[in-house]
Amino acid sequence: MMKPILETKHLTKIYKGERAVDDVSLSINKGAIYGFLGLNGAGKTTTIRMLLGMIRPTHGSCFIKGRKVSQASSDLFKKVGYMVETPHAYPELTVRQNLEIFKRIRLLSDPNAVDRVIQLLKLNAYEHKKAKNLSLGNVQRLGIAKALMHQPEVLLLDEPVNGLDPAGIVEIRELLLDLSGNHGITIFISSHLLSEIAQIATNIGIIHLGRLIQEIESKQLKLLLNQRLIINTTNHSTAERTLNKAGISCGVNKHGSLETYDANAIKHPDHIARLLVESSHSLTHLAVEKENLEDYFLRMIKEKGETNHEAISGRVSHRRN
Ligand SMILES: Nc1ncnc2c1ncn2[C@@H]1O[C@H](COP(=O)(O)OP(=O)(O)OP(=O)(O)O)[C@@H](O)[C@H]1O
Repeated sequence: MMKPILETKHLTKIYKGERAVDDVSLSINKGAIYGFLGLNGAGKTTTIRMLLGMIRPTHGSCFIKGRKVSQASSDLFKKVGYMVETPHAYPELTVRQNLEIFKRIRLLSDPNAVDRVIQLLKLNAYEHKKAKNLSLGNVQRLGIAKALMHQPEVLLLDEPVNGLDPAGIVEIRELLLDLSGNHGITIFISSHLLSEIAQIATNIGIIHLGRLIQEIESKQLKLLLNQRLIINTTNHSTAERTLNKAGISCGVNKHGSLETYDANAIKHPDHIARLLVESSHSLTHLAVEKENLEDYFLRMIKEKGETNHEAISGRVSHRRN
């Protein structure tokens, strides 16, 4: 069996009695793009910082290529590149000058290092542009260039698409696919945007209130999306009552439409149409839809988060949001 390139076992971090990360065991194989997803405050950054040996776990351990991470194991990080906060760049210097300075700070002797990352990150068109004039997407690109300068096998990125516009997100997505597919770099990427990450990730881990509540392969994700029947009428509250009386539970969703997950209703939308029309409702829209990924993400957090919360109540204190 393939040995994981990154692994955590029962990883836990407690801050003043609060479990920021709670018994997280995850495993990432070489070549994966692992999407680590959670809402703000879920425990993503804390997990990444422990993986990088920046903070010490309260319990449990992290492993890189099978070797345990500790503050003393700095040679382990020769194979790891990371970007865990908004990347710093000297605003008055060009992209190339920023990279040259970083190379000197990191004491890298490879004379081709700067040219190589400019090529790899497709920064050629911007290499003589001052950092202060770069788009946010290209600032991230410059940050990733620095993270890859020493040719690591693994790249850890904390919320790299945060604050990017849709075009910037697409650019970073394509870049990561290229790094993974054409350069064999294993990528661990945290985000709160499931649908953005699901498009490139091979594996997904969902963390909530410090607990890993789900770990799946992205290709399985589509199979887990629920179907629902979307119903629009000119009067949702009376339509809801009519459906409830017929034993069909439904509710108004965040888009203002009535929706139901009732299996019979989804199988026979014509029955629903008849029921509503016979009770004098004007039906304006009726469609069976697949749940979208964001809704799935929030449903998982609600369902499994609540179960976990009950299971560990007494051990988790309330968090500040
Ligand atoms: N140094 C610290 N001292 C006390 N509590 C902390 C510390 N660092 C993080 N926390 C708490 O741990 C929890 C997890 O935080 P963390 O930053 O890991 O979450 P996150 O998923 O990365 O969220 P975000 O996307 O908002 O950064 C939060 O409740 C946070 O307030």
